[in-house]
Amino acid sequence: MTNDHPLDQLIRKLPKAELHLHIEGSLEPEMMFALAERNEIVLPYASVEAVRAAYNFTDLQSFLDLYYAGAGVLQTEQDFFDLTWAYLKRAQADHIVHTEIFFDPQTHTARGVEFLTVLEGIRRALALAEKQFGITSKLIMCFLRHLSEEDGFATLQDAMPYLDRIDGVGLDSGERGNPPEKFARLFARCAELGLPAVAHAGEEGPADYIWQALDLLHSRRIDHGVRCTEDPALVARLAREQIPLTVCPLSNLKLCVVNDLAEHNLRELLAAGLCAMVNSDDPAYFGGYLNDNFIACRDKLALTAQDIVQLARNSISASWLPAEQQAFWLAEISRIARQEGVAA
Ligand SMILES: Nc1ncnc2[nH]cnc12
Ligand SMILES: [Zn+2]
Repeated sequence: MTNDHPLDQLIRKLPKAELHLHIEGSLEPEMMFALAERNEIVLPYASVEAVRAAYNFTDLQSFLDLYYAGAGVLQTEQDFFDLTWAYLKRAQADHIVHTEIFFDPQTHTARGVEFLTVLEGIRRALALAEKQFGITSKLIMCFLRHLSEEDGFATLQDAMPYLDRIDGVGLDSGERGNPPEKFARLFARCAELGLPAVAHAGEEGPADYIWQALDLLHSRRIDHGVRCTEDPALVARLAREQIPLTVCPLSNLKLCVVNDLAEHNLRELLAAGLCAMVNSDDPAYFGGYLNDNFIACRDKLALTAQDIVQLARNSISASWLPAEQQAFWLAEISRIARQEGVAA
């Protein structure tokens, strides 16, 4: 991948929002080893290189097995702070001005880590990034869909004292065989509590799961959603209602959702008028942060300057930033596009 393509400067200069990032998926092998040592945990790998060599995924589940195992090194509030801070420094380097972060409390509470330990470590880093880098953020609590509805309700109970620190709820983990309808009552309760919802759907699962996420969970965005193109009526609805799709190209490649990035349907989604944008999902596991995803798509999908500007715009307008802040960043994007000679 070249780094000096003329469009890469545009990619780096544009202010962007990241809306699909699992904080546990930003755990780099180096930090995994450092935290294992700090917490006196023995990893089943001899070296950082051995960990990276194991990142050869065949599907979503083969990744999740390693991702949940890796998260076992996260024990203390400081660990969650360090993890989040490392991501935020990378975000700043990629000119991410706003990020909406997922966290998976069940991965940690099941190991005896307190809900508040996780929440406070993450939130402390988010607050510092706003102060130090001006990066704004939202925090989205995800329910693990391979677990039961009952387990989800217990997690919501854990979260009840801290709902002022949680901006929304999500649904992630193994999609196949775990349809959104399994969590309709849980998401209805979250809606009563004023928590907006998003959900992973149409990553490995069928287009029908996207319909369910919209109609049964009232999901405001669809995380991934790339399988929507199997259903033209669904694509028409997503376009008409401008429901954002948080697309993660390198994730789709690494998890074999596509065999080749050149076959990815990102441009098709944009051409259909969908509010799609680019995200990194689990950057430590999938070989790239946000700008790496943009550059890989520019390279393999021949994205144009207009496509790149549109993706940046979509990231802002699909965010949960207030209207005035969205307007500010959209104006900045237009200014930079003009400066770089991109016709709007
Ligand atoms: N890509 C993904 N899909 C579903 N659950 C996840 N958890 C972390 N990354 C995920
Ligand atoms: Zn994801």
